[in-house]
Amino acid sequence: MSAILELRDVTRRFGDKTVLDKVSITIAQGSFTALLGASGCGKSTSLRIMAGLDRPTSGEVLLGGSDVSGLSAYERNVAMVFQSYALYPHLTVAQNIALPLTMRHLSALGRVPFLGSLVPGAAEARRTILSKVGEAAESLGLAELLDRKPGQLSGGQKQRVALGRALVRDPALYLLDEPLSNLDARLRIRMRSEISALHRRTGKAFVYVTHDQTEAMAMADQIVVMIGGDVAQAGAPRELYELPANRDVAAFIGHNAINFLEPGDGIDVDGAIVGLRPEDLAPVATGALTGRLESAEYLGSEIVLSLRSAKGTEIRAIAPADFDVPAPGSEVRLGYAPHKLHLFDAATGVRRRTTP
Ligand SMILES: Nc1ncnc2c1ncn2[C@@H]1O[C@H](COP(=O)(O)OP(=O)(O)OP(=O)(O)O)[C@@H](O)[C@H]1O
Repeated sequence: MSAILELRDVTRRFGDKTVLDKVSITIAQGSFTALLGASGCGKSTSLRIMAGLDRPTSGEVLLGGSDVSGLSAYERNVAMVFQSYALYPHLTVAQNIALPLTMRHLSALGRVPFLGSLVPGAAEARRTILSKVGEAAESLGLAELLDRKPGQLSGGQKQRVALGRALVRDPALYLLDEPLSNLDARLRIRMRSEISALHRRTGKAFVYVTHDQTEAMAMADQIVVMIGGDVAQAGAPRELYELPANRDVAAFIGHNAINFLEPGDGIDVDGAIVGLRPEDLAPVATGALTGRLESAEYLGSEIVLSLRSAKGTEIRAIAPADFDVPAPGSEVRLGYAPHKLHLFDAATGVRRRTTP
């Protein structure tokens, strides 16, 4: 599939601080890419450079195959949605959604309420705008709220208005910067599926910045993991989970934090650091790995066990909900399938090709 957007060797420095170091990212037409990483790793800077709100110190930005490094945000056919919604409090929902269209279609004179009706073509442009705003509002469930001001809306409704404003522009690319982080957990999950549905409906490429790996796993077909201004790995969610390129990516991806076992912890393979996910480790009477139980968290569907190896490393394992939890301090045997081991070089943290 061809690329709608490419960052090629993009470096961004602020003074002597290098925030992005030769970052290359390819966004395929119609894809959903999550830029995932801890705070300060350069996700927002990458997105702002894609949008044209910031410029690279060096490197290229290609949109639809042409170099847009010299084009402003306004000249690029992309729409950006911010965490803060960026709505105008004195405008209604309808006016907020219509804003990019009124800016584009009507001349300064045409935007003046009374004189506007005297400007040729303004009435027709207004009708087009109204119909596009109506369609966007309908598809986002905002039709009943068009006359309200942002102050009279919930967080989820405000974020929908911000999405509506992106939608009416019919951009080639949607850029979303942590759009759900101001919402409570339940609403976030609902909005997550609404954004996925919007992505399917528009068929356009979405780039979505988040520090929440669950969000990235749930929505994206490509995840770009960024660490310290570098792309640590880019790939499908399953690829990142099953074949993390290094220790840092392994630690970042997955609902339960992965265990890292050192030589002497009970699984020794050529001096490598062994990564083993808690969900791949369970109590088994004949298990090869042992640990002393420190605590157990009953979660209804499963029990998360925290244990400690003889060497002192913390090991987390998942037991079935009906597991008979022994007293703290007891020795528990843990079993795993050998193909679930991830081997990382002890010095560099890079994944080793072969597993035992
Ligand atoms: N205008 C600026 N001047 C100086 N430093 C900046 C500027 N903008 C960003 N930075 C620095 O660049 C680094 C990356 O910032 P960026 O906002 O891209 O990170 P992020 O991964 O999006 O983080 P977060 O999740 O916290 O938003 C940070 O250390 C930040 O302090």
